[in-house]
Amino acid sequence: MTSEKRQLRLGAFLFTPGNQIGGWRHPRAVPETDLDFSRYIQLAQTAERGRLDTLFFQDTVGISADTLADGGNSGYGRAAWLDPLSLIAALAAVTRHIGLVATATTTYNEPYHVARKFATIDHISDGRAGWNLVTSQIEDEAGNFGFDRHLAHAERYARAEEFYDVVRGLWDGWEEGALLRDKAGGRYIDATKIHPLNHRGERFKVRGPLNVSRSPQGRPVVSQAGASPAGRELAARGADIVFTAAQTLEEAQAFYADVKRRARAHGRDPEDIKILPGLLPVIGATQSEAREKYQELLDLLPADLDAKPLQRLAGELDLSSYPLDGPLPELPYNNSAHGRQQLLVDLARRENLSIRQLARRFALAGGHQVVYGTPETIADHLQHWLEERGADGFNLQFPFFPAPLEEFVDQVVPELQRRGIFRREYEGRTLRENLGLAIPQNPWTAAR
Ligand SMILES: Cc1cc2nc3c(=O)[nH]c(=O)nc-3n(C[C@H](O)[C@H](O)[C@H](O)COP(=O)(O)O)c2cc1C
Repeated sequence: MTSEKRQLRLGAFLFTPGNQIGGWRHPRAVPETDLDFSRYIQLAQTAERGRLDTLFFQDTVGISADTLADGGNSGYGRAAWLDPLSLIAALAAVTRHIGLVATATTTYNEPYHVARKFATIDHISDGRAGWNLVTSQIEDEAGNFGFDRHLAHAERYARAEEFYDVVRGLWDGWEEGALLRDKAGGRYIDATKIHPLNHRGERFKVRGPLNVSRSPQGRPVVSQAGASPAGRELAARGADIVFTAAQTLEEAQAFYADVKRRARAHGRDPEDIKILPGLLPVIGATQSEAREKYQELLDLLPADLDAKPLQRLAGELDLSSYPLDGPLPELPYNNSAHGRQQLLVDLARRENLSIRQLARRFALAGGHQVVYGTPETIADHLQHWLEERGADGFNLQFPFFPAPLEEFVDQVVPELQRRGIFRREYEGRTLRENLGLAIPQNPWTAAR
């Protein structure tokens, strides 16, 4: 029975060993969740037991300079983690229902490789693969691919738009029923249902077809996390899931309405694009216990935490030359992540935060909102944002692993299920079915 109430979509953002600077040092933290595959199996099966929609794996194709500079002691960024595509392929074998979303950049990849890898994982997982499309957000990645500088923001998005078109065209190149395996008739394929792409664009020339047939869910799910107008346009045109960061309901509602409007302008049903802000829940049996656990996390932040966590977002401006307890100066346009930059500038202005205070807020959850409370009050918050159209769900962040994820699954999920706003059982076989998304029509079949 489908509930008439709007249903929450919940992703587990597995930024191991923890999404908070210093979170890996918590007494209950298991830092080995960064590279120990048996720990990933445990996390994946916990999230699936909680009926979450997706496991989401962030990625940057390099280590940030500030992590190497400070030895990772204050965890300015990650130093070692597993390649997310290899990881979701392996986790497909130890899970049955949960979606498996991995990040792959359009700036430092080729479309054919990305199309093939995600189509392959979609077959391996029986239709549960998702591609988090990013253009890459840190300068340090450029040096690993022969560039001296990160591509300019506008160029990155122009490349991403064409990259996405090629990947989608390759996925659509196989119609349903193209693979016959007809022993009696001796026909392995129906070649009339396999279409070369013959893409010749400004940045890519790709003949195709892909050497992987159409996937169980038509196409892998595509997620995008653009905050800038270019990012929102790309998301509105082709993403099924949009991740974002929002500190207030008003901010979230404005982003939600804008992206849904843009999707409609591209002829899409706005319900076919799910918007999930990030949220870091801190759960206590009582409000005061939750507050104590929140303070424990704050106490893990290095006392000498300076402006470094913000430096990447400050672009060319050297924040260390400004008084730490003074106001955030005007920031110059930032090539690598000006959408995220704007969210933090708005937060600093709205709450009159000093550089030090803003750095500590960012250090806690990377600019995402942190909500501490009992399972009931956290469920109230999620339900309020869902009903007020601030979100279709949330991309859940965790300061360390595995305890906070287990607490959410064991304490908040049952409360959401009791309220009838979250599933008790997975609805379908594929990620698209479980997200309530239509299986995409194949344009070649539609044109017959
Ligand atoms: C929840 C979330 C997850 C993200 N994950 C990644 C990631 O894994 N890799 C990456 O390069 N950028 C990631 N980003 C950054 C976005 O791709 C994007 O660059 C950023 O939101 C700024 O938007 P803009 O590029 O449109 O200015 C993420 C952003 C958000 C909000």
